[in-house]
Amino acid sequence: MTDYAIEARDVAVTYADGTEAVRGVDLLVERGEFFGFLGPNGAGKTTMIKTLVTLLRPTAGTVRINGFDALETPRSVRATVGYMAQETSIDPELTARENLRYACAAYGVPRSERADRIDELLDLVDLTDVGGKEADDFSGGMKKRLDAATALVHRPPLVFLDEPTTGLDPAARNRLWEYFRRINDEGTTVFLTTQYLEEADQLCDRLAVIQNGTVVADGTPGALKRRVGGEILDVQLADPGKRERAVEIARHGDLFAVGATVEPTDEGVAVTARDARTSGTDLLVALRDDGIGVVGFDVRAPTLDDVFLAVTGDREGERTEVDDSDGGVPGPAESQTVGGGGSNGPDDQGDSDGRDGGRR
Ligand SMILES: Nc1ncnc2c1ncn2[C@@H]1O[C@H](COP(=O)(O)OP(=O)(O)OP(=O)(O)O)[C@@H](O)[C@H]1O
Repeated sequence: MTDYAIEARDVAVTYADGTEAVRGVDLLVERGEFFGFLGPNGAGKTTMIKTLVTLLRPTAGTVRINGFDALETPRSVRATVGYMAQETSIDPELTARENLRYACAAYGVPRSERADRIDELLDLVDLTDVGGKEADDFSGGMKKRLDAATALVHRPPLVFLDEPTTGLDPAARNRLWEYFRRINDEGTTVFLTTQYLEEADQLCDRLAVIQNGTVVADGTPGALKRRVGGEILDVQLADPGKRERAVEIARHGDLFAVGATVEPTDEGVAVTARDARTSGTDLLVALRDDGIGVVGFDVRAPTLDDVFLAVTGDREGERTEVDDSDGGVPGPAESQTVGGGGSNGPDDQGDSDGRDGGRR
């Protein structure tokens, strides 16, 4: 038996209209891992998930899930995965308990086990007290928790969560993170797509970044952040109008180590460099000597935002390297999310090959 929960090799998915949504993706996810799949809107995340759960057939490549070949034994794959889609699958007119009962029936959970399973899942997502209430009365966060629970009724060893926290407030999001951690702690492999980089940072053992259908980076959050190549110095200018001059000084003043990158920000200038901390004061002095006022500065470790900008090349036009670089990357991002938020909820076109198991 393979050690991998997900073993996807050279997977390509081209839609009927010719859109090449996924192009040659390799993914190896070990059993028990919490794996994150990041990318901007339209990068191919949902297409990849749908391929992994056998809702779409790959145009090329091979997919094995929990040791089962997705093309040859799709039913076995479906029996061993849970899928929380972007669109809710719960029926608002049913109670939480009824929704879970429906899901148990759809997934073929033996009748004798259903009551216990439902109690267990309501407890897992803290909905026991409201199990008899209609889902329509639930908050967005409670609905998502119920959604997550319905994906788990058949105790799948692997669960796919497609942007499970999009649109939730931070408190509700935090709460869901707790449940996802709990699920993973109990041994379930989790494959999560998200637009929230902090979410990936908090939860994932390992992640991959996809852009235009291709994986452009993968590794642990720590390793990806180290790839950014140093720390980031943010300098806020008294007059942001002088930022072009400040950028020029930072770039050409011979202040930072080889590989440093400099970019303008809304408030001034940001430098990513191995010696951002030690050489930062040289920049402040150089700016003062040039008559440029500084109202604040800050040296910080890279975040996944920085990684994301680096590997997807966002803000490409604003990025300039000081010198030949071994992994120089752009500086800080203001944004907490990848892409513009919201979901595109692509249609299940392609080959919905007669999935058993009801609504998922
Ligand atoms: N049914 C479809 N037919 C044709 N093209 C599609 C279809 N579904 C998605 N696409 C296209 O495939 C590409 C990848 O879409 P996908 O939904 O997989 O991206 P995503 O990373 O999940 O985006 P988001 O974060 O917005 O959900 C996009 O260009 C999208 O427009």
